[in-house]
Amino acid sequence: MTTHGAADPTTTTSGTRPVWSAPGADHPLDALVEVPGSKSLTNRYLVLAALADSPSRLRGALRSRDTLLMADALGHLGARVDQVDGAPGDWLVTPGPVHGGTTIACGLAGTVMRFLPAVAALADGDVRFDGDTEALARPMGPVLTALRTLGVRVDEHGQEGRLPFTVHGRGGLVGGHVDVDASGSSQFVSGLLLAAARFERGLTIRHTGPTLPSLPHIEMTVAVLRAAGVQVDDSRPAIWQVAPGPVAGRDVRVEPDLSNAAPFLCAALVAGGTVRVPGWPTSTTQPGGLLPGILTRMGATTSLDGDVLSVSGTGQVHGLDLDLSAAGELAPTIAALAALADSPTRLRGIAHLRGHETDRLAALATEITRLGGRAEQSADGLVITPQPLTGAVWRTYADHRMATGGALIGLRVPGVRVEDVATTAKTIPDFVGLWTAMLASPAATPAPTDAEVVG
Ligand SMILES: O=C(O)C1=C[C@@H](OP(=O)(O)O)[C@@H](O)[C@H](O)C1
Ligand SMILES: C=C(OP(=O)(O)O)C(=O)O
Repeated sequence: MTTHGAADPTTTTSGTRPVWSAPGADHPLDALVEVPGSKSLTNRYLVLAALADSPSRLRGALRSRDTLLMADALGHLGARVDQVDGAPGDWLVTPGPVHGGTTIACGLAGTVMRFLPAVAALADGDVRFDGDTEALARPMGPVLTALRTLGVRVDEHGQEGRLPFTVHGRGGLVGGHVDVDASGSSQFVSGLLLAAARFERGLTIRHTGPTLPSLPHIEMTVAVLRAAGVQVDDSRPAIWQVAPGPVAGRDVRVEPDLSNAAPFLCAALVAGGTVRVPGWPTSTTQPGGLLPGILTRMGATTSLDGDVLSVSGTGQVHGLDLDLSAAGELAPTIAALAALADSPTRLRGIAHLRGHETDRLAALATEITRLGGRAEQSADGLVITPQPLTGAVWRTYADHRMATGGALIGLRVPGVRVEDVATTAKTIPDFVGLWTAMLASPAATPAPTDAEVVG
């Protein structure tokens, strides 16, 4: 492993913000990377466990800022979330009546701010929602409008359709029908679906907007609901009908976060060599399931051996024309990879990324341009024309995926300094440790068997 442009790869400061000198890769990789649990699955399982009629155990759950915020919020709303002794990746969730009289700290977590207002509508009192400064820019209007349509009083305390706001729970909800424009985020639909079985008449949601991003994430919501015994009819396009009924407590294992596997897998294309990720599911609703196909188009060779996904590259990356509407959360990583390609890339179908952790289209265009690259925003995406890049500070705008994207470019471009790399804690604790280990280590060798140890 080499560190371009700095004496060592430690964090220094640029102005008042800490920066991390992204390590370069000077040899092909041969690494096994164990990626922590899925944010999206962990937070769905947590919500359903809190609404269930019996306790649940979540195995291999992600413990990151977003999931700790969710666990904490559900605790404030009346559930108990305990760590299991001797099993650090496991959580035991004991449901309880939903209480009001509390404030939910959403941080910058879309899943917390979009999934919990409908739960709060079941509470026996007021629930205030607040978040990070950056969170106050994220769209919330369709969630609040839907709740009002269903008879819930919501008071807004800031800009219209944004955090902070208060949901005045009255101990239950009749439910019925609601129209939602989810072109800004699939989470508007998922949030209503997750609580809907607890409404007296269940809920039918009809999406009314021009586009529907992140459909796999809605399919994930439907799948986890069904697995918890909830009846969901999704046979009509853009309409979901949830029957009222109990939510079953479950014992589940959380899949690894395939979107967080992306920067590691992409590293194999940039540096050459092979990166392997164990625990890769044979079928999944995670949008990261699209990665093998996308990376193959960009020059990788991929294979799934048992549950280990291997991605190999040569150092040569190809550009592509890609509709990422189903997997917008992969866009920052794919855009960073595309900046290192041998031909242009067009990413489409991701206008809604302007409402993510930051305006990701603006952030990516600005930061790739800062390094000397060419990246232009289109109406619904980005056009990236690779140019020779030079090192500079890569700003991250409180966005975990901007930080991992900067690390990826730094593998090849000397002198990339990633601002506030700690922002990766939103969904991937110890990103720097995993990244450094990937660059330093040969592929993990299996532990010797007893027979081999006896000398
Ligand atoms: O439901 C979820 O867990 C998510 C849905 C998607 O949101 P959008 O539809 O707003 O892109 C995705 O980008 C986000 O990272 C997680
Ligand atoms: C968009 C993302 O997060 P959130 O769940 O906060 O919307 C993301 O993780 O890329």
